[in-house]
Amino acid sequence: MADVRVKICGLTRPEDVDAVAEAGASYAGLVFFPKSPRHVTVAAARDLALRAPVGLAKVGLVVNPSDALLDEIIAQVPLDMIQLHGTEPPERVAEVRARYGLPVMKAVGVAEAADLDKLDVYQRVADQILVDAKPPKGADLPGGNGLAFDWRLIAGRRWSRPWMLAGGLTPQNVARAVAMTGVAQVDVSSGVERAPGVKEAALIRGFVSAAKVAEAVPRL
Ligand SMILES: O=C(O)c1ccccc1NCC(=O)[C@H](O)[C@H](O)COP(=O)(O)O
Repeated sequence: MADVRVKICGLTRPEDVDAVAEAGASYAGLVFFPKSPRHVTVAAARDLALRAPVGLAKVGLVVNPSDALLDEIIAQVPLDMIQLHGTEPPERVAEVRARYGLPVMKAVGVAEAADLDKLDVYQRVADQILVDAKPPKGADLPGGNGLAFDWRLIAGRRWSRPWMLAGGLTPQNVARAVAMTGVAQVDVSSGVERAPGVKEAALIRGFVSAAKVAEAVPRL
């Protein structure tokens, strides 16, 4: 079985890109959301994306973006994927996908079984699905809150599109998350930071190696 693929989200500094590449992650996430401690300007994102080696996919994360914002990002930043992390309806996901010709990953927040219906809807229009923890009511950020949901809700569930698990993952719990859910891709942000928005290379290394070892754990 192939290694679990890892996305490290919310890179802000050149050394973060180097650490993510050296650790063997597959995706590097760049957050375009001004309220986030991980927000990067389009110019900074361009420099970070250009620094990424071949084989490290650059994912641009946006929240209910306008076409104008996406036009600017796509024109300046060499991205491999767009991550929609707001309340974009399925029609908007399809529109973004068609307009930019890039794969689109749609994030869906999960807190209870009823939230899983949305995954079935979005798998019809998105290239990938990000199964993330639903943010707490009143949270400033729609993601990147360091909170996990109950992984038993999705144990054994499969979707027709590639999917990724996120929410409160850390170097300590990622192997258990993989073993419980059978997921082949994981995404982390705050679990590899020493402060909000500041990634820690040792934690990135620890997370990626724990995720890759997890692949050997028998799936439940
Ligand atoms: O990370 C952010 O600041 C952020 C801001 C706005 C929307 C989404 C955001 N992050 C989404 C991600 O892709 C995170 O990696 C994912 O939610 C997991 O976060 P964490 O629980 O901190 O590992």
